[in-house]
Amino acid sequence: MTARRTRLIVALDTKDTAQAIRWRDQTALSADAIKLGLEFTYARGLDAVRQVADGGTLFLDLKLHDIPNTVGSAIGSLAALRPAMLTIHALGGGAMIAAARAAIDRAFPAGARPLLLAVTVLTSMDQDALHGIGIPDDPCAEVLRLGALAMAAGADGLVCSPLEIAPIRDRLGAAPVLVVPGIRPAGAASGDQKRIMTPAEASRAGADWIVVGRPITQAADPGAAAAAVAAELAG
Ligand SMILES: O=C(O)c1cc(=O)[nH]c(=O)n1[C@@H]1O[C@H](COP(=O)(O)O)[C@@H](O)[C@H]1O
Repeated sequence: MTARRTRLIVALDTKDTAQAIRWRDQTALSADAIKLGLEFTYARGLDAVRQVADGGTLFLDLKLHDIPNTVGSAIGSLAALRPAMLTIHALGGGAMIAAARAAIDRAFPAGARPLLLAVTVLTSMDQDALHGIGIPDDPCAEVLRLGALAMAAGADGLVCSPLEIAPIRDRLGAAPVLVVPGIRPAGAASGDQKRIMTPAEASRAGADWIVVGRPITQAADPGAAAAAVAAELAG
């Protein structure tokens, strides 16, 4: 259990600017932030990201993963967008994460720095998938290992599945901001997500933010679906 309120990020995964703006507006009363990621950014570019964000709270999820110099320079290129959160892959290693930290501290003014979030093990991966890439640990152990590494290298928080929230709190305490995708309201299709919980379960486990995409955007009424998730979090 946690006293912190769990906030809702709606993932606007589309290639279409008008659609992203429609979803943003339909969910505005319930969402605390919007997420724009690889699909939208590659399709429409950074000017369209700025247009959709429109000065609101933006999670810019580009999952950077490259050599430290390249990641640091890329982060410098994102400063004008004033995101509230940025993602890198923890698998890039300590030097890459430290370079991202330094780039944020250099490129963004104090008070306007985005949270540096390290993606641990993608929520679409189960134990078999980890074994397939040569990682012998189970997902939770790997998340804890990468999470400790990322926090020590200067990350502000972690992206993990809801199943790892409690183990992370046990191991790393309250400091990491936990941003949690792999969220499925009861009865929603899991799709490609493997490590999932409902919004209420993730909130009770101690998520700071949950990320919800298709259960909201593909619903017949995205505004009502977002309101239902927000009500679950509030309850
Ligand atoms: O970094 C992320 O946001 C992310 C990490 C992860 O491990 N799993 C994950 O699903 N995400 C993102 O969270 C969103 C989940 O979308 P839905 O599965 O449609 O709810 C997508 O935009 C993913 O890119």
